[in-house]
Amino acid sequence: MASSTCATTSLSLSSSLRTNLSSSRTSRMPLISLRVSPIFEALSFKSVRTNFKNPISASASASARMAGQNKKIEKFETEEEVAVRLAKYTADLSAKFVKERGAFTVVLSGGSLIDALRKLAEAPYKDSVDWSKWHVFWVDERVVKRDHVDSNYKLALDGFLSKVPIPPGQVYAINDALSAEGAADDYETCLKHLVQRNVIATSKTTGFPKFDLMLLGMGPDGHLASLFPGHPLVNEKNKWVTCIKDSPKPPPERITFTFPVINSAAYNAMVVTGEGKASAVCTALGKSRHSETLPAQLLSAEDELTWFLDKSAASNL
Ligand SMILES: O=C1O[C@H](COP(=O)(O)O)[C@@H](O)[C@H](O)[C@H]1O
Repeated sequence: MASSTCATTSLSLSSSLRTNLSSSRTSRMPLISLRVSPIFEALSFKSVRTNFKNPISASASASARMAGQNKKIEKFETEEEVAVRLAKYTADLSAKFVKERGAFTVVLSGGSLIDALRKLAEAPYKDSVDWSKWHVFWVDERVVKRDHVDSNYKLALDGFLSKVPIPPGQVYAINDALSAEGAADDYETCLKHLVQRNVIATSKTTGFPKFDLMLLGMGPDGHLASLFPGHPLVNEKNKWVTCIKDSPKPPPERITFTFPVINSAAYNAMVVTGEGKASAVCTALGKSRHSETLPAQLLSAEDELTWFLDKSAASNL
């Protein structure tokens, strides 16, 4: 699959607002077909029932809505069950937004999230989802070429996008020919044009772009996108897209959406599996005694935030 590039110069700007959401642009990007090394962390627990502590009951798939908040936690015995649920959740939201607004704007993260999306590229969703209405974005990207093993674009392409028929012109990769600052500015400009064309909605509450769904992951340190604990970028209030040059997780240079944009999404899905993230999950969901505020703790959504957890990730709750 070739993708759109978000280089400002490649955007065909229209003086009138265009609402033909299925129109695509000619891609300038090469087809990438290199294999990516698997990054998904292997899970080794057995599928047995455990007694989850309150407020989430013990069941193979337990769901709880946090009192007074539009935040839900869904817990599953296995990572496989998380993947099955995530596929249905995403397909249902796709159908809802395609019906309501004729398009579905989806933001991907990198990392283990991509493997968790694998069921969406299988039956029945492969044939039932209206992929022609999908517009795909990245919540963060590493400043590397798109065929580099560290590229979030390449990870998504190899693991998901190459398996479903999304029009290439509706896959908005971050420009890999620019500096970190240049690519962040360029991507923000790209988003602004798509907001103007009403491909991306606008939040009436915040005025920031309102993506339909962000599919997010969290690192063991509680970072999400490329917003790391204690980093000043976590507090960015104005920019839509920014860059980091001192990421504690390699590679050091990255582009990332800011919290105002992430938290303006209609739906945010935080997908976390594996025991290595149990402590951060506990802190992020406010059940830890640690006073440290993790970026994942700051996550919200305009309509609904759902945490999808397997038993290992939820083990400290
Ligand atoms: O570096 C990154 O890490 C996070 C978390 O990755 P995971 O492999 O621990 O799930 C990811 O969400 C982000 O997009 C990526 O750039």
